[in-house]
Amino acid sequence: MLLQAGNTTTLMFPSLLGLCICVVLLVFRSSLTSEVNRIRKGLRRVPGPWGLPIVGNLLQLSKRPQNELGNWALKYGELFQIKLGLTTWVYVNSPEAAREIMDKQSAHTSSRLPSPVANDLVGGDMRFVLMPDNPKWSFWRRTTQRLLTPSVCMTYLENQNLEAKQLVYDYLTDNKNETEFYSHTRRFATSIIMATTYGWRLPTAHGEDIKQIYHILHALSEDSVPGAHIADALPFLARLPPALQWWRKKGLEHFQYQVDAWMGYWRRLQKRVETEESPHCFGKQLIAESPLNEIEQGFLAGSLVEAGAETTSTTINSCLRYLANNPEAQAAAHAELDAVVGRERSPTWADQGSLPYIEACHRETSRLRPPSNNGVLHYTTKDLEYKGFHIPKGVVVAMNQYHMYYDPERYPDPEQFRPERFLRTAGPKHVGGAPQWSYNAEAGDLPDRWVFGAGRRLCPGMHFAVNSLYIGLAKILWAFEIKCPLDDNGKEIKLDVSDEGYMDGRFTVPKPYRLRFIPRSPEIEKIVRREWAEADKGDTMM
Ligand code: HEM
Repeated sequence: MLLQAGNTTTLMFPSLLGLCICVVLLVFRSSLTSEVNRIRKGLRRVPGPWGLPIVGNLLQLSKRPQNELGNWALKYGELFQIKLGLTTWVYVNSPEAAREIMDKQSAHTSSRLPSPVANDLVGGDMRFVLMPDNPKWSFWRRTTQRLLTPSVCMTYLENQNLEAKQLVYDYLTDNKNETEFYSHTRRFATSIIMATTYGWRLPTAHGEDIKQIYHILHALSEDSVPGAHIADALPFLARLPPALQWWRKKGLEHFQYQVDAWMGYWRRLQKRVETEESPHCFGKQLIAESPLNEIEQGFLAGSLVEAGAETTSTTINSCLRYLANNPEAQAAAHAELDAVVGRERSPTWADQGSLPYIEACHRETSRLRPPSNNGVLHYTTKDLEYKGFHIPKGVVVAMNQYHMYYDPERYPDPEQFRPERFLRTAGPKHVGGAPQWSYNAEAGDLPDRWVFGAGRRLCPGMHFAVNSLYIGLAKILWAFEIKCPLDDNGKEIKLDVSDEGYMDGRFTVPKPYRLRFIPRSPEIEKIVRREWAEADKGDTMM
């Protein structure tokens, strides 16, 4: 035994030593060749806190880093920079800087940080949201935009309405332990995007498809936290021989999991198209029109599910929590609904332009809880300049959404949930009943639109998402009073809206919590049951 242990040590020592030497040489070479170190003449370096060698400021960031990022913004102003591993991150902290850098110079700020693990390995270089700015991404982007224009989105309205009817019915009849509503919201958002992408619904909250999709989403959230994979923070490590890449085996397993999920759905769709069973959907159009190969088509479709499911459900699940804590906001929403819709039918698309308070509720939620804790992350492909500061090629430019959204000058009492603050700004324009959000950056009227990103990377699903948020929230608020849970003495317990109420990871996902849904009247309860019974009979997409 001893001899064996001794032999192993003797064998391991030179390879460990060799590995360390390789790493040091690669770090040295990377820092020598880095363009980030060269500042253009006459310009200043973006200020920022000092960090440690190699890891930079990584250890100064907590798992939900919005607080540290906010403090640095207060200290350094419109821009600050930090190092995460060998990569420089320039944080953009004001609406003006965001417009100038991320919108106007978007031709050079629309790439993504090279991520040899999260994108190349785990995503097989087919994770849309993480793809760098290259011809492949441009092609995927154009294809997606074409299939998600406001007018194409109108062809999905009927399905979104159907899912919203099931959503309120499920809240009414199946809110087990006062927590089950959370899974019903996830089902609602995921079923909408599945039906839009593949043409079939997800009728139950705990089906295999939902489990599989949320497994992938959870892994994406963890994979894309800075520092989650050492080779994403120190990309030169990806040049080690594959046998020495200790993260590789696990990464390939994650990739295979996605192949099984996305290609499983894709083949199911192909069969349905062949047998002419498939209704109109994104995937069917993709098969008909796109020159992409099979696996790319499968991953592009899967990317929509990845991008569209949790973002939508998390906005609703956060909004419900704020609404329960703020009965006065609910009262305002109920007054609007009673005046516009009445109590004899639930809200429809025809009411959308007349219910600005409902829209304000989801916009205020997105302000308080934007979907990413690290901000919106782009990557520069050219040296840039902003107010005398040099922003080099090859750095992350990150929009510090939390800091911008909690600016007390722009949003007085920023911690408070006050949807009415969005009533003063122009809402969406309505095109044939559905809203078309015209984000006119110049008008400066919608700083909160940054919840959907910026420049060439702006979320292509935003029109679609706004429709889901509207129809879901309008029906929920029309049907129920949303109440906090009760303690043992029958007293309401306020819900935790602090960071502690949210999960770790890159994305802003509330931890499951308790809520009560009280129908606003016996007649409304009957209508909820009747509308779902009628819709269920008419459904053709199961
Ligand atoms: C409330 C719901 C949603 C929010 C808050 C949201 C937000 C975002 C954000 C912040 C980005 C990154 C933008 C950037 O880098 O500048 C993004 C990208 C993306 N979103 Fe959404 N999104 C939502 C719903 C959806 C839906 C429903 C879909 C699909 C129908 C979708 C599809 C995509 C895609 C494909 C990308 C990647 C675009 C690219 O990298 O070029 N999103 N979204």
